[in-house]
Amino acid sequence: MGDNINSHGTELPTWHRPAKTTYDLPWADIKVLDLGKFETTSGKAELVEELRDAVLTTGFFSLTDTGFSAEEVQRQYDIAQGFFAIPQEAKSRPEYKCDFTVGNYFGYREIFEKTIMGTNVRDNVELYNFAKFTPHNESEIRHPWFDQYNAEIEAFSRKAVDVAGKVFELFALMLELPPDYFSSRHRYDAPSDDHLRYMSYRPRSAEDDAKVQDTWSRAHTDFGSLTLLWSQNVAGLQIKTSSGEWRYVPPVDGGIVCNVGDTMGFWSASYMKSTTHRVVRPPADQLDGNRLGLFYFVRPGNDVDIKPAPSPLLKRLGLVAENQEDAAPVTGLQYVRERVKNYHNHSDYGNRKGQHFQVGGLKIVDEAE
Ligand SMILES: O=C(O)CCC(=O)C(=O)O
Ligand SMILES: [Fe+2]
Repeated sequence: MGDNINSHGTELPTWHRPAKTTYDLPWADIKVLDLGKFETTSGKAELVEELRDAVLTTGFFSLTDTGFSAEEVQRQYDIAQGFFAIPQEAKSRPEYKCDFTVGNYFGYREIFEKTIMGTNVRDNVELYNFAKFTPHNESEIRHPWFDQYNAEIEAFSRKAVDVAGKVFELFALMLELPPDYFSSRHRYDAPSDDHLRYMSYRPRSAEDDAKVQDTWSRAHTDFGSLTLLWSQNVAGLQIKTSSGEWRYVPPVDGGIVCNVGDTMGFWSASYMKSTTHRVVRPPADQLDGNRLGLFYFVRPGNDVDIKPAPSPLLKRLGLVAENQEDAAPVTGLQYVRERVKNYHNHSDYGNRKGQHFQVGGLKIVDEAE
């Protein structure tokens, strides 16, 4: 059997990366950091300051020299494209679908299942989230179509957590904490709701998009600690800047776009920004195919307490009390499951502008008024 023929007896076609847009869009100023500098002491110190600038402003940054080859990334896109191309009924059997009733986001999220903003326009996203390939996830959803690719998907996922681990070390140094303060709370082999994700948006008619203000993914902050998004050429992802303007996230060839999520915001007493972002209808020259995305969502360890870290810096800034006590801190799993349930367990994806979400003492607004 050749490389391109899979055990399903079908070919795994090569995914072709769409060209960049020729439109002059209002791009956001997202800093590009060379992660190769992590290997030297002086380079690491520089990265900490570059990262500080990023987390205090946009909460987004791009990484280059991450150790991922173009071939490894291409392979993930090929597998993703192959999966989304199988018949709908093979993807959407109930045993393969995310169970939003309990906030479990592992498995397949079906396209066209929900309506948008109370209209008759349907959600144009489908995605598949892989639970970590660890013994504690043995009972989690695994679609059998992926069986022959699991080893390489696992290797890719582990490598993503290695990259995230470097970023977590830089975050800890930034906050003057022990270097492993955050990485120890996000270990690949410890239970958490981390997931590698394949995500596909299917273009809608201009008429339908107009009914939902061109929204492909409503404004939100990310639920976990850190999101890794392999740079994508199809414009559409926008961040809400501190002045309230929407700006497009620019592609970075061979890079990974990262952003801080809610739980990192809580640990840093909001020193780090969990920035509101959304996806809108792409420009006219990028609407002829699906917008395929590759992500790794780092969630906090299931049993980890989510509360401000005892950072000397945050104490000096008055963001954390000297002897803070939290009677009943929320755990990583509690926060993430409640958040997924609150966000997804509905038949319509409504606008969340100004809506608060709270678990214990942890409170967020997806999009401030
Ligand atoms: O598709 C994208 O570019 C971003 C999606 C996103 O923000 C998310 O799924 O959390
Ligand atoms: Fe997001």
